[in-house]
Amino acid sequence: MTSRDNNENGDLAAGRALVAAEARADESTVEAALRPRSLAELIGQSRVRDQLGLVLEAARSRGRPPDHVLLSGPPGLGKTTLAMIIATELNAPLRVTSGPAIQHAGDLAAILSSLTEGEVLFLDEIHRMSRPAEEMLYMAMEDFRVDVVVGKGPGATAIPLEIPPFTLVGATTRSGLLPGPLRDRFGFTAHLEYYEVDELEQIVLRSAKLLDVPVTREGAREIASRSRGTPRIANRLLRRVRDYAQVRGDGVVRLETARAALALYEVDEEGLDRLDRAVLDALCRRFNGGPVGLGTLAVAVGEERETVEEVAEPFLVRKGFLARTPRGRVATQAAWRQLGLTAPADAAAPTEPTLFDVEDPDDGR
Ligand SMILES: Nc1ncnc2c1ncn2[C@@H]1O[C@H](COP(=O)(O)OP(=O)(O)OP(=O)(O)O)[C@@H](O)[C@H]1O
Repeated sequence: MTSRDNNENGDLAAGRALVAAEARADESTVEAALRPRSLAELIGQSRVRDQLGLVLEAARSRGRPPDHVLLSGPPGLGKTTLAMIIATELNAPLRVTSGPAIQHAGDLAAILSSLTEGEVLFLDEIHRMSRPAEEMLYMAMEDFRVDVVVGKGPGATAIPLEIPPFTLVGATTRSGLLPGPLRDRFGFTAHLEYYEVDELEQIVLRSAKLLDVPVTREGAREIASRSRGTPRIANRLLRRVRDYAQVRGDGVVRLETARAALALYEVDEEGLDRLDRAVLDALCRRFNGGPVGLGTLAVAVGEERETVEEVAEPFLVRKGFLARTPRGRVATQAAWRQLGLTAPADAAAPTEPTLFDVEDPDDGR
């Protein structure tokens, strides 16, 4: 048997396992099963792949853990996937936690002190960690040591605790919110970019094969072009179009099936979904194009401000529909056109994307 046969048999077995898993599992299990498991399997992000590949290979040849890695970028572009790949490529165990789960320095001390040598610690949403935990993390990252404070008041003492060398992989959708000292302690920072349609098409074809869904190239491309540059969305849309194809079609994901299904799920040709359109609609119709503060905009669409800021906005900015200015969010001429409305004469021209670090005038934090 050739290695190719082996691969194909492996793919088939994985596909069957996945279909069975999907029958009983929720979407997150399926999503996890669709993750690429090695840098070679990863589609797109070629610059990050090359740079990270070098960092990992050098560390392997030295027999030492690599520098700490910071991954930033909008949700669903593959930060968790990359953290898992880093551990796999290093043949190291992976520990997963997140910023909101670490509210006290003691929570972090407990995790750090139980790490084994070379372990990869994935800290998702690192920007949401508490300040005392963050300060403890500085020392752990640099000196592989933390001071655990025992007792309170004048009698409190700091007990130094050695930590085995480990690699921190931090992930954030908001790298601008990380304090400088924390950012500086990462030896390698990768900013994940939105994916091109060609890359998403490959991702859809790969996922369809794993899910055992028959799909034509045109069908895959249609899904890819409406996926907001985001693999997680591409995989989700594929599953919805697959449902439609099964119930109302012949089971094959074709161009026409994809178009009909995505119309049903209210995903337009630009990939804008209901939330995106609600944001643009509020901005244009209720606030006459802005500027309007993020908090006010979030209330107007009935969503958390983080959801608007981290999920809808980056894509709208990238598409040139929304501009983030120091006075607030502004609809561009393209946004008015997208809604079929006439733009006022002073509507903003699309600007260079400024995804992060823009002050918000009604920011209550
Ligand atoms: N480069 C890629 N090639 C193929 N599939 C990918 C790629 N990147 C991500 N995916 C798929 O997209 C899904 C989401 O990826 P992942 O969970 O890693 O994103 P994330 O950036 O960590 O998102 P979040 O920040 O919201 O947790 C995964 O199921 C994975 O299958």
